[in-house]
Amino acid sequence: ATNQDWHPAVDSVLLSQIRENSPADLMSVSNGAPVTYCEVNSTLNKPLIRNAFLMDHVTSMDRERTSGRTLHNQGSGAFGYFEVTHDISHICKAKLFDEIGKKTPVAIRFSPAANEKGAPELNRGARGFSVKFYTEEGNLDLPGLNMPMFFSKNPLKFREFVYALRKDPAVYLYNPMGLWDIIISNPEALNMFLLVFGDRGIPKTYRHMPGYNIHTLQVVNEKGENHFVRLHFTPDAGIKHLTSAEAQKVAATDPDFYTRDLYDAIEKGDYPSWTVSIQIASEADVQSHGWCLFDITRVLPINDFPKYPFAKIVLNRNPKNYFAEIEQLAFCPANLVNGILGAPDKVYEARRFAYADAQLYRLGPNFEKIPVNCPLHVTEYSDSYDEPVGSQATQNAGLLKIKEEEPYNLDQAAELYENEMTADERARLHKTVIAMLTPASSSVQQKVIELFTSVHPDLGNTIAQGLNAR
Ligand code: HEM
Repeated sequence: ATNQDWHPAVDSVLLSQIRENSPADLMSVSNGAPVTYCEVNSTLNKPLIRNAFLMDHVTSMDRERTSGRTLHNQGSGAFGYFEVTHDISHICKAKLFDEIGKKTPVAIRFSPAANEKGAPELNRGARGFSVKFYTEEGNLDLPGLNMPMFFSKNPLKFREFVYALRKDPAVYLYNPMGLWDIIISNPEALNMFLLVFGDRGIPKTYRHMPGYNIHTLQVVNEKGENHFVRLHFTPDAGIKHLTSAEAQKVAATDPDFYTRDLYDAIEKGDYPSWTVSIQIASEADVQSHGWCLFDITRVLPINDFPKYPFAKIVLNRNPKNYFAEIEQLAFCPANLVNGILGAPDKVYEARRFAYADAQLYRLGPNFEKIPVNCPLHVTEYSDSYDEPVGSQATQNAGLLKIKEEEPYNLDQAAELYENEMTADERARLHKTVIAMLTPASSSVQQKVIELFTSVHPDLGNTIAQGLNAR
């Protein structure tokens, strides 16, 4: 059986046609059975509980809320396709890559990581960039970020990080001190936060935002050879940003600016697109570079591992029903396909469990059957005793065993600050950090200055001078 005919990622027109051809002005209960006008109104003289229509009508409203995502709760999304432009089948045998020109339907969701629903979308911070590929071998999910690295490689640090970014439970207001505490106790977070405090912290629109899967995924080719890859999604419209002042101005009149921009661009036919590139490491590279290739607080140096563009993603369809198609979308790092084994690091391992666990609670036990999460190709029943191809891909079997080392990435933070940021960008970074650190106690300021100094003396000094001048 195939869901191709009715699946919303491919064709939601069919459903609306069926609805349009139904008799007009007819009321129905939720199974579609018609009710007469009389039935609807005959509630006054009998117990409500005996009016099936009214009960059905009311419960569908008062039970309509799902609990929402525990993080990345606010978001926007759209549908489109992934198209292979260059052959990488010698690296990975996944069928979605097996032919130049091959197209696979995708759903993408963008999400300010820490925002509650309704907050201005243009806040400074990291953003989610999640891609679901509806492949012929099942769904492949890559929930990533607009930053190429993560704040920590220890999954046990994640909960305190999330709590630090949330509102203070006593006053129910954001407390920026929580973030400084996280940075002071996890200096490796600075590599990512230099980007968050720099221009990357506020994208111009989602169409100008890059995406990264961050983890180094293990992939395997037809010969059984392993490679280790990082994926980059680079917007064809260019990576562009807003300054804090520009963002505040936009947010004052249009707090939902990113969602509106994405929707309007697609409605106009100005389809956003991204070039997908891959950085490839071999088993020999792992031997020579060590486990740091799997450290998600670090990037893979471009000089050693160049980016090869091999595909593009185009978004060309807006959701017709936000709740059904975007709110109920569920991405999970454990959703992999034959040839892609996932990443061997600890955070990936924690994420394999966490997302499905959250979705069981948020969307209920059948969340994979919700049309937008449902694979396009449902596996037929087979009486073969053979393992179905690909089932091993969703397990940890075959993954390289790595030994995670103490975090250290200040070398990359220094490189980012000194060589990758322009003088103007550095000046904007200083301004943002000084403004964010001003309300902190002097002991927090002192610790953060020491940390910035260990990244680069110029960074520490400029922040110290800026704070003294206030
Ligand atoms: C131990 C580490 C982590 C844990 C436990 C964790 C857990 C979660 C959970 C429970 C959700 C909500 C899922 C849902 O309700 O559908 C979520 C969402 C998300 N996470 Fe993580 N996460 C971790 C690390 C990461 C990392 C490293 C990245 C980026 C590579 C990331 C990117 C995202 C994104 C983009 C979403 C939103 C997905 C969407 O649009 O539906 N997370 N995370």
